Amino acid sequence: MLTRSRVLFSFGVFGAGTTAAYLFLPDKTRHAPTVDDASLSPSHFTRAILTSSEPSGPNTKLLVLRVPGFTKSPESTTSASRFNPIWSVYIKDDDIQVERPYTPLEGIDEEGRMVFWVKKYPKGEVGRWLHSKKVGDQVEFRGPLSTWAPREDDAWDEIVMISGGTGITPFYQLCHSIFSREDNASRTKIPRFTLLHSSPTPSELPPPRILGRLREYAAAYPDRMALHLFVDSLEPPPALATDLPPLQLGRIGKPAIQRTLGIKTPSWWRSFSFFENSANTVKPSRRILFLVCGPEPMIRAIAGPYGRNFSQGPVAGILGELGYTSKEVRKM
Ligand SMILES: Cc1cc2nc3c(=O)[nH]c(=O)nc-3n(C[C@H](O)[C@H](O)[C@H](O)COP(=O)(O)OP(=O)(O)OC[C@H]3O[C@@H](n4cnc5c(N)ncnc54)[C@H](O)[C@@H]3O)c2cc1C
Repeated sequence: MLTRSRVLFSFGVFGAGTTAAYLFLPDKTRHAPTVDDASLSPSHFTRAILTSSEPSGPNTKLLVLRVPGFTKSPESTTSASRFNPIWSVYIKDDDIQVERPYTPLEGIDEEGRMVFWVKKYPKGEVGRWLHSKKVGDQVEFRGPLSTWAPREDDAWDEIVMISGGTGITPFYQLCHSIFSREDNASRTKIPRFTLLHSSPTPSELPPPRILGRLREYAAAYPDRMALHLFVDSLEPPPALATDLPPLQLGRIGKPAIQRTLGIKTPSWWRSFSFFENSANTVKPSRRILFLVCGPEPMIRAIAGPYGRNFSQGPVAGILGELGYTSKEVRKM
């Protein structure tokens, strides 16, 4: 029988990079037990029920898991200059005992509900398994685990989030946790948030549940949040095209990043000179943190490849060319 219990948000013990390291390091939590109550912890699996499963594009679904008997503890207050960490949970494919991290879009609500936007890859294990689950089926997960957390001494003027595909999910969670509550959104010390998101085609863009709300936040707080959407191609349009947001055609390349940030580009003759890779941009004086999340080729093009065992590695790619360093860039 399920007993009522409180969620334990033990982010403190999970430092940056834990998720990536977890995938490679042997860890007894891989064999974490499943508990018979509704408590949440990274070190045990909790049972949830799939209460909704809706297609949201060619290979994606919006899934809702609910933890029966869940009781939410009061949210811990964050200081005026900080905001909540981004977090994820590991979902276990029971058939082959494999787990992967997924991001609850809006955290967990009072009823124990978590909403996920999950992509299915043709040969992917857990994504395909999750898509095959029926409403009423049981799904085990463990967490929360910190995906990224601001440091106590962080003082960024702007956080630029760059995502591809379902890589938008951690950024949606972050924006939602700030802009869905006016008391949070109107705090004076939070940085400005800029989200650059790309999907291959309009039909693969995040569903209205995600994009609609992000657009609302950007409209309500234009000096605090900006949203820029990119597609590789305008075809095919979404099956349920209603209110398509403004789209930029092409990938999130250097010109797009420079334009978005108001970074000045060189006069034409300088771009042919030996200044090519050093002084051909004027870095804005404001302190900018870049968070990049998406398919590996996109991370590589924008921020350079991961290091060994998915460590951060040096900053290369477009952000490296623009002069940003590992203190200013986080590959997620
Ligand atoms: C912190 C964190 C949060 C995440 N949150 C979400 C989320 O909310 N929603 C979501 O859908 N995913 C999310 N992911 C990705 C997810 O954990 C899995 O990596 C993804 O679902 C693929 O797992 P799989 O078992 O289906 O495929 P796998 O069995 O791991 O992979 C099979 C095949 O798919 C390819 N593949 C796997 N991942 C990708 C990719 N990202 N791009 C292109 N090809 C790929 C592989 O190259 C391989 O050929 C998150 C990842 C992290 C680290």
